[in-house]
Amino acid sequence: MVSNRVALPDQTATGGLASAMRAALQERGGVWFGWSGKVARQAGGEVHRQTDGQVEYATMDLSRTDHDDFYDGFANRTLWPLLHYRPDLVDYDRKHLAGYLRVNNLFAEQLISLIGPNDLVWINDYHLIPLAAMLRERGVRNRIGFFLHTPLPAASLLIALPRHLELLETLASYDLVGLHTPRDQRALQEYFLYEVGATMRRDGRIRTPEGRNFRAEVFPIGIDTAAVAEWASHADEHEEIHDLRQSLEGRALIIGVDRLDYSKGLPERFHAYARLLERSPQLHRKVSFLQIAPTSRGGVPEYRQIRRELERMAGHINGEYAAPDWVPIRYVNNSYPHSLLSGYYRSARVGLVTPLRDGMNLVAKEYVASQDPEDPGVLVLSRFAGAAQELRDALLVNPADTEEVAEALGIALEMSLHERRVRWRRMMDVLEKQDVTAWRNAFLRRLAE
Ligand SMILES: O=P(O)(O)OC[C@H]1O[C@H](O[C@H]2O[C@H](CO)[C@@H](O)[C@H](O)[C@H]2O)[C@H](O)[C@@H](O)[C@@H]1O
Ligand SMILES: O=c1ccn([C@@H]2O[C@H](COP(=O)(O)OP(=O)(O)O)[C@@H](O)[C@H]2O)c(=O)[nH]1
Repeated sequence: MVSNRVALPDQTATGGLASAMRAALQERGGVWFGWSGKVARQAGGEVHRQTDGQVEYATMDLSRTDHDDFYDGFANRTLWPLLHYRPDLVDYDRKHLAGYLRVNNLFAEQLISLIGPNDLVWINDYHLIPLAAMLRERGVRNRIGFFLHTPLPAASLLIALPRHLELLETLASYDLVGLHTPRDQRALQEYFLYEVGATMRRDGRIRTPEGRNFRAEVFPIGIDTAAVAEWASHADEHEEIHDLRQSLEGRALIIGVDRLDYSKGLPERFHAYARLLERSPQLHRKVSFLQIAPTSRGGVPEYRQIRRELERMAGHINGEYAAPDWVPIRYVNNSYPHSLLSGYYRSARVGLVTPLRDGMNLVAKEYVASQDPEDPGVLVLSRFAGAAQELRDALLVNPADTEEVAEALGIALEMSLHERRVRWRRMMDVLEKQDVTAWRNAFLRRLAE
């Protein structure tokens, strides 16, 4: 398994990819290779190894220049905004593209010694698109799969990527490309048909003009549903959960949990909550909104900017509505382990998950899996999260439509116990069936075929 982000055994896995990989690898075992999360003083590339249960971790530091050009640069200032439908934020610095290719080459060099003759190689996410092509150049003949954890926009937007053809056609070096939703799959097929000049074969594979064949299929990622439900059922044992519940004094809690990222729609969410307070004075002092938003990608200016904006907004809304004994928004930048988060989710009457675009969004799934079956809360979910394709019994909203989100919050807070139970059961059925183990098995089975 290869990904830029690796959650080492003693780390909180903030970010869906790391949470899911950890769950997917724990049971089956394997080698997990990627960035250590550290920036080395000297040139990067030194590999550190450690073992935990059946998982062997092999991680590599990056030099300052590599980190800045590859991670902060091309991955998170060029690819990330484009993949999240923000061409206005795309950075065109050629130095960043060179750094991206340089670090992918470094990954290829280090990875090669870890690959055994019969291994399946599973590479993850937009940081590492050209990695299979670089491994193939070095003679690797193993099955190699790729999973894209973000959305994939239509070809008409993808062509805004600098040197898009050169980069995206390397996807054909994989045997299997996995995506979260049928919409992403269609976008990939369309790009290959119209930009690369590929054809669709009868067996569903895409054939490039050079004669390479590969599959692009849908595998919606899941969570470890049983583990999340189990942690949540022990919520009472944590002092922190007890403290939160006591501090609510009977008020209904609305919860949001997101990396501090402009794709998560946080300013829009704060506006919608303010609109709810404006149009429903009867809710004043009866409701509290907890937004957990750990800082993310702090080296990228757009992320620092969103942090400033939210601090201002939280201050403004609290200034307008707070009373001596009531704070409408609790805004927290810390991150919390899953065992605790599931207790926070269970304490909340409403889970508010409103990204402007999101590959999947595991928080939406974790919120549902954490609920008390006897008295479950309601999920308000953006139509633009991959999770909306499966969680049809959430209250689905357009996150940019302030009025619609405020209205959904009002409906969620008043929903009858009967309706909450019916909706929750249907969503839980999906999460139990399509959990992270099913996702991993389906992808690996297909890759091995
Ligand atoms: O590694 P970071 O830069 O700290 O960012 C965290 C991760 O963010 C993105 O996660 C995506 O993967 C999730 C699991 O499939 C999905 O639910 C979510 O919608 C995506 O945003 C990113 O794609 C990962 O590479 C990052 O590790
Ligand atoms: O304080 C926190 C905040 C988030 N997360 C985890 O980070 C992941 C976020 O994944 P998601 O797919 O929702 O979005 P991403 O951050 O990957 O874009 C989820 O598993 C969360 O439980 C966490 O462990 N601690």
